[in-house]
Amino acid sequence: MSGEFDLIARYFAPLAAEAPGTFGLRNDAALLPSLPGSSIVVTADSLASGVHFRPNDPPELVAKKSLRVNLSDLAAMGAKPLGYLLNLALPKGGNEAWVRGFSAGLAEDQAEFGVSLYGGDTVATDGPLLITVTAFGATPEGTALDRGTAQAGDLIYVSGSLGDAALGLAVFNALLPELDEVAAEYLRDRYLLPRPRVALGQRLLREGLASAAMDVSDGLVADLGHIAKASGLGAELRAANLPLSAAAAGVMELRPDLSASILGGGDDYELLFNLAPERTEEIARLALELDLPLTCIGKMLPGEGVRVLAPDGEVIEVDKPGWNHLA
Ligand SMILES: Nc1ncnc2c1ncn2[C@@H]1O[C@H](COP(=O)(O)OP(=O)(O)OP(=O)(O)O)[C@@H](O)[C@H]1O
Ligand SMILES: Cc1ncc(C[n+]2csc(CCOP(=O)(O)O)c2C)c(N)n1
Ligand SMILES: [Mg+2]
Ligand SMILES: [Mg+2]
Ligand SMILES: [Mg+2]
Repeated sequence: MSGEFDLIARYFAPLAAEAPGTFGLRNDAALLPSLPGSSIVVTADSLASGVHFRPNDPPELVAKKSLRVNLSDLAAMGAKPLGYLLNLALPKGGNEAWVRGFSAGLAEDQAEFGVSLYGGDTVATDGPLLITVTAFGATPEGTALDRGTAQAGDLIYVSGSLGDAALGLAVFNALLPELDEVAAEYLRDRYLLPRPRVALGQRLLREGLASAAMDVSDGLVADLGHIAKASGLGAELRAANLPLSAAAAGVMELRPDLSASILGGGDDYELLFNLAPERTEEIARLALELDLPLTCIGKMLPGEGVRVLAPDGEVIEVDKPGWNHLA
């Protein structure tokens, strides 16, 4: 295993090479670009081995997930990604091949999303591997999507499909042995590699389409609860309208007992947003343009809390609305 500074020079400095202001990671800190007319948006998320990813997941994919969950938060604010900081707490003793794979994954996603590494920190501990990414992006000055500005009567929309990642983890945990291999592979991939909806978030902000927005990381019902609470409203979800991939729909046929994975499984990294009813045609056009399903799943109402309704109008009790680290 290389020492701390060789590790930085070998694997991380190349990821900072193209960003002006990083000085090739030789200085104590980096200069952020100054963008007249823009606000800088900043967000951080930590991923712990065994909590957010499986200890033997490929390091390239752990790297991409670490970056992408942060890009999803930038998307939720309507920001264009610019760069990120990387803090690593590596297990003592080290595994250089893991770091090599991790940095290779970051290099691929830097090209994919147009971001650069700006710096970070590396420590070694007796604890499990912990990765913290702090990402920053830009919005038109003073603007951002907000969880707290939904209006009563607004529709609730979600991008993509729900529950795939949670079902992918169930596949890894051998809870779905009866599933065909094509569906199992699709779901595992959705667990390993989130698709942050970066273009959608920016369009929602710039076109003033969403009255409120966030990304779904903990679970649909819990996260919609955050929009409802922040906006001083209640929310009603139509379970039959929730967008499912073909693979997830297949699982629901086989195992309806796993419907909690759709409602509160989390790890979706889709955008959840509100829309004034008169703007549905614009959203339909945007979905076509972005080649991304945007589905109406319910509406915001006066009151509080989230209710999930079955097709017959019955209220579905939700035992686990989402992930909560401290519950
Ligand atoms: N330890 C902390 N110190 C300061 N602010 C925090 C801390 N933990 C969370 N926050 C802030 O609280 C808000 C909610 O955090 P939360 O982590 O739930 O959001 P998220 O990143 O969108 O969700 P997730 O972690 O599931 O991806 C964010 O504005 C975040 O910056
Ligand atoms: C091995 C393993 N077990 C469980 C899960 C599920 N999970 C963990 S944290 C989280 C919420 C988002 O995290 P945070 O709120 O910290 O950003 C979810 C849905 C997983 N991804 N991997
Ligand atoms: Mg967070
Ligand atoms: Mg997050
Ligand atoms: Mg978020």
